[in-house]
This record gives sequence, C-alpha cells and structure tokens, in this order.
Amino acid sequence: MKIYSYTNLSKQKIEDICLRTLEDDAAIAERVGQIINQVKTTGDQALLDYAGQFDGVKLERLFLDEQEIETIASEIPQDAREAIETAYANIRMFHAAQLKTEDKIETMPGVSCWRESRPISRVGLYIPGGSAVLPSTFLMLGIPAMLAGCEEIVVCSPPQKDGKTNCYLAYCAKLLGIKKIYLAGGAQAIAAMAYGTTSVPQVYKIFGPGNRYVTQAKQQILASGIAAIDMPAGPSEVLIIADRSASPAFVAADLLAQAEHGSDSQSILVSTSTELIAEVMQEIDNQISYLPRATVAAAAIANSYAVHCENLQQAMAFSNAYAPEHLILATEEFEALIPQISNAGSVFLGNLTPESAGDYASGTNHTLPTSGFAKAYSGVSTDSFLKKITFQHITPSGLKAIGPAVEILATAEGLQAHKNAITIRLKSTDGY
Ligand SMILES: NC(=O)c1ccc[n+]([C@@H]2O[C@H](COP(=O)([O-])OP(=O)(O)OC[C@H]3O[C@@H](n4cnc5c(N)ncnc54)[C@H](O)[C@@H]3O)[C@@H](O)[C@H]2O)c1
Ligand SMILES: N[C@H](CO)Cc1c[nH]c[nH+]1
Ligand SMILES: [Zn+2]
Repeated sequence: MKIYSYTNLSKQKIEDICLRTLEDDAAIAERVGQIINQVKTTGDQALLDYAGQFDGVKLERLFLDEQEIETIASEIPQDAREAIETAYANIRMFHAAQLKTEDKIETMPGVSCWRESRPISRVGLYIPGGSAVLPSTFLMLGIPAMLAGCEEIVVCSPPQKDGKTNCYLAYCAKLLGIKKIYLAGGAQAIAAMAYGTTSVPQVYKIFGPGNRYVTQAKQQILASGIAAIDMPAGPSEVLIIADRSASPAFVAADLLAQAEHGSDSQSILVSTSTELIAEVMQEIDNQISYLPRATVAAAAIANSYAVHCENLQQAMAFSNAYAPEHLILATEEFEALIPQISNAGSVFLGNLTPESAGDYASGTNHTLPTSGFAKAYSGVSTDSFLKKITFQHITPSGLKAIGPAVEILATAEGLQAHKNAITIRLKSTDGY
C-alpha cells in the first residue's frame, strides 16, 4: 500500500489516482463487445457455450424452475435461514419507507401538477456468483423490485459447477416469490436480458453489481439504447477517514472486508495521523494471514493506498474527489463531517458502524456506484424500479391565468401552433 501526503499531491495527481483506470480496460471493453454480439446473434447457444468456457459447466437447460428452487432451498441450514430473514426484514422496512405518495401542487390558481409512480414492468436482476455467490445482492435487488410492483422479474446468476445454484440464493428466491433463476453469468447474462433469447426474457432495465465484465456490459447496453441500467456498480471500494480516535484493528478489518471481494477492489485509508496509518498497516499484515481469501485481498491492498492529511477538511476534500462507493467516518467527529460529504454511495458513521453491516443487513442497499460514479449516481432504491409520471390539470380560470405567458413564450420561440393551442381554448372558454 502506497502512502501519499495530501499536501504534496498536485491537483492533476489527485485526479489521476481518483480515475481508477486499469491497463486492460480497453481489452475488457473489446471482449465484452464480442460477447454481447455473440449473444445477440446466437442467443441460448452462446449462453450455453459461455457457461462451459467461463463457469466450467455443461448446462442442459438455462434455468432452474420453481420445483428445483424449492428442493435446493430446503437444504438451507436453520441459522442461515434466520439470518436471511433478519436481513430481509430490515431491507424491506428501509425500502418500503421510500414508497411515498407525492402531494398535488397548485402552481397557479386552477393549474395543478403532480407525479405518480408506476413500476417498470420488466426488470432484470444480476446476482454475482463468480468468485463468491452473493445472496445478499438478491435481497438488495429483489426486495425493492417486489415493493415497486414490477410484474416480471428476471434473475440471472452464474451456474455452480453442478449446473445449479446454492441453497442461499434458492431460499432468497422463495422469500421473494421468484419462480425461475436463469443460469447465466458475466457480460453474456447482461446481453441476454437486454436482447432476450429463447429462454431468457427481454427486460427494460437491468440492475445489479458485478465484476468489470458485467459492469462494462451494462455500460455498453446503456450506450446501445436497448435497455436502461441502474448504474455502473463494479468492483467494490471503501474509503475510510480515520483520526486518532479510530481503532487500527477495526480500520484494518474494514479495509480487508472490501479487499477480499476481488483483486481489483480498492481500499483507501485517509488519515490525519501518520501513527494510525502505520498501525493500520501492521494490523492488515496481522489480520490478512488468517483470511481464506488472503491472496485476493493482498492483491487489492497492493492496488490501494493511504493518504495522510493535515486535518479532517483535507480528508473530506480528498474523499469528495474520489467519490467512494462506501465511505466510513472512523472518527468521533463524524457529525460535523456529514454536511461536508458531497460524493459517496453509502456512508458509515463512527467507530462501531462497519461497512459489512450495510453489505448485509442494516437495511440500506449495497448496490452502489463505483469508479467515481457516485459523483452523479445514487445507489439502488425502490425508486430505481419506478417511473415517475407527471400529470397536470387546468381549469377555466387556470387557463386564463397561465394562457398569456404560454402564448408569449410560444411566439418568442416562433412556434405558432403551440400558441394556437392556447388561444383556441381561451376563445372557447369565454363563456365559462
Ligand atoms: N458495486 C456494488 O454495488 C457491488 C456489490 C456487490 C459486489 N460487487 C462486486 O461484484 C463483483 C463480483 O465479481 P465476480 O467475478 O465474483 O462475479 P460476477 O458474477 O460479477 O462475474 C462472474 C462472471 O464473469 C465472467 N468472466 C470471468 N472472467 C472472464 C473473462 N476472462 N472474460 C469474460 N468473462 C469473464 C464469467 O461469465 C463469470 O460467470 C466483485 O468485483 C465485487 O466487488 C459490487
Ligand atoms: N460490498 C459489496 C458492495 O460493494 C456488497 C457485498 C455483498 N456481500 C458482501 N458484500
Ligand atoms: Zn462487501
């Protein structure tokens, strides 16, 4: 892990390190383009071939049906079932509170405007399953989709070596009332949901995190205009702002938690204390040795860095420039820093709020923008599965109030037919 001093970093250097570009970005984009094209032209056959090539499994059928899901789900151990139910209840409670009816606004007497929500009828959920199967992601996407009222929810996840899925994913499907799981992973799954194949239904919007192939595929699909996406939610990241009040052991544990997702994850420490940085480095060395995914975590840590800042304001400035997926404020001063946060996917406050809590069960969504996209995107929410349709209604007195302004503006734009649509009504409402 490199250590930078914020004061010695030029503006350009800060921009460069915040960009997170990797050498093989262009090669991945090209490969993903080929995969999308192959799925577009050969559909199910491409999915079967890629399952062999990338997941090492010869599939006979591209989905598990309700009966198979039921059988697999029945194997779940009792403690895991209870843990999933706890997470389910908290995520549901937090996301249900987002369903709000908006007030009608009378912008002028007789002119009312309002918005109503409608579910996106066909949505696709991608549940990662390359290096680790993530049933937590199934809850994070399935619960808001269900609350929003989406009619068709298509779920894709890479197949296990036995051509099935695990009992945790199957149990989540049961809880969510999802009757099929499509056994497709990577860019090919995203392409299948975007274009549709004989087995996989086409959807209007694709959700879910994934590795760089998945994220690149979602971006290419968005650019092609065939389907919408939630956001680029790629390799996990955490940025921790820690002062002397932080525990080096807790900070190291949080950095390693995101590092173990993949070698391309980033775990950034921003601290006002050089002593704390040194202690955290030591703790990382101590803790990493007993992690089953030590090699992956070590590669991510090597790809990460620490930044020493003079004060917490500098630390916030760096964090806002980086726009992390997850921001942990490991300081007792966290209240004062909240108003200074301008770019972050999800924020964890104080020394006792680990990011893992949000990954699984606090209630907030863990599908969040990465690679600096938190500057413009929010994480997944119930709203992500809804369209907001605007309505307006004008009464005769409202028409008299608003009409002249519209006529003048239409004339200024040289759009006579627009003006006429008002004028003709104003004339006919004279008698009202
Ligand atoms: N940002 C978020 O909200 C968020 C949330 C959860 C997980 N994540 C991230 O999701 C990612 C999950 O990654 P994963 O790899 O474990 O699972 P994944 O399901 O995203 O990807 C696995 C698939 O990638 C494809 N693939 C692998 N190597 C390939 C290659 N060389 N060429 C083409 N395709 C290839 C295969 O089809 C495979 O099935 C991690 O990076 C994790 O950090 C992000
Ligand atoms: N940290 C991931 C989001 O970047 C979510 C996750 C799922 N399981 C564990 N963690
Ligand atoms: Zn995680």
